[in-house]
Amino acid sequence: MNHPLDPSAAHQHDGPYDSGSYGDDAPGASPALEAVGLGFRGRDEWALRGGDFAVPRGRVVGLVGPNGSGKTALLTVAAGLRPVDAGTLRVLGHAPGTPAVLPRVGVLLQDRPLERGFTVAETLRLGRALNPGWSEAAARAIIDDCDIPPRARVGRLSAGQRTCVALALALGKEPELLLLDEPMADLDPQRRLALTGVLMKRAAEHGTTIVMSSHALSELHLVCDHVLLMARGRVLLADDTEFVEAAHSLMTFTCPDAATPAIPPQMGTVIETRRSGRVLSVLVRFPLTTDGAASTAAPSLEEILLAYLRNPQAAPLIAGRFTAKAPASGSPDPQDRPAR
Ligand SMILES: Nc1ncnc2c1ncn2[C@@H]1O[C@H](COP(=O)(O)OP(=O)(O)OP(=O)(O)O)[C@@H](O)[C@H]1O
Repeated sequence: MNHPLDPSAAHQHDGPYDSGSYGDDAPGASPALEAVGLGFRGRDEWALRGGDFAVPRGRVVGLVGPNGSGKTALLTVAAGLRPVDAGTLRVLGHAPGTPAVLPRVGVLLQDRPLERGFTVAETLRLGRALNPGWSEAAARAIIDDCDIPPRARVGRLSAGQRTCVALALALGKEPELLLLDEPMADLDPQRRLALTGVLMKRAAEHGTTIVMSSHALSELHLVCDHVLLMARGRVLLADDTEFVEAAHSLMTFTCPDAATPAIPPQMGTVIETRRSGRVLSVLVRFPLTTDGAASTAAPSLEEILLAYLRNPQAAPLIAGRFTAKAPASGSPDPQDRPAR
């Protein structure tokens, strides 16, 4: 049965989703990132296995997952700094790290690798020397916004100021794709807000695709319009935030006694049930009925993300793909949708 929100009928993304179909580099011809069977090994087990998703160009993507779920691994593979352990990742239609794509990708790594003996001005001069498409204005705007004296030595800056310098280097490249590993982590609230503004302006004015990992779930809806959530080795969400929000409903049921009522399978795809006293809250994807519910509300993006993080066995919601692959212990989700 088709749900009104079922994207196979109603929600189409721009561009095809077929890993073999992108022959050229015209804008929009290929996704910003496209993963097929992507895998990274962690220390003891696979951090990600069989990852299939595509990030359309021009999105600001929140990359979300618990510690060790492979966010940094994904960003460093996309930057061409490490190989995949399984599958493929295409970046702007090309293999990561190749000359066709390297100059078009800006990266902010978690440890912000910078030459500590250089001044800020020398660091930017190096950026200009190494990048043919360098924009001094784009780099300077960040340095000025963050009030960093150009003559200051990088090694004497605070962690947040070093983040600003590393970001200036990444933006000075005028990249089509910006990969940011926890860009907000070291920044004070004012600079977080300023950076949010810079990133949104960048995306709106230049169509830059931005992929940023973050644990600050309550702030993601302010800057991101697409979400990629990974947990326990699987990609659980990969879609536009607007669609993810519209696809979920938070219902409450009153429990008359100590027993928790069974949720009828025809309700939709149940992601999470939580009981507090006599109230049972149920987060449902593609709800088909609200029969018996005491209330129905639209959950926030943060509530949805938290529900998936707490329930990593949930059936995935991945744009353009039917991926109701449940882990061995779970069962495939019959309510999930077919490919769009
Ligand atoms: N240098 C390394 N060599 C081998 N495995 C590593 C290395 N660094 C990280 N790992 C492992 O790779 C897996 C993914 O780590 P990754 O750093 O990508 O996670 P993350 O989602 O970015 O975590 P966090 O939220 O803590 O930054 C983890 O199991 C981690 O232990």
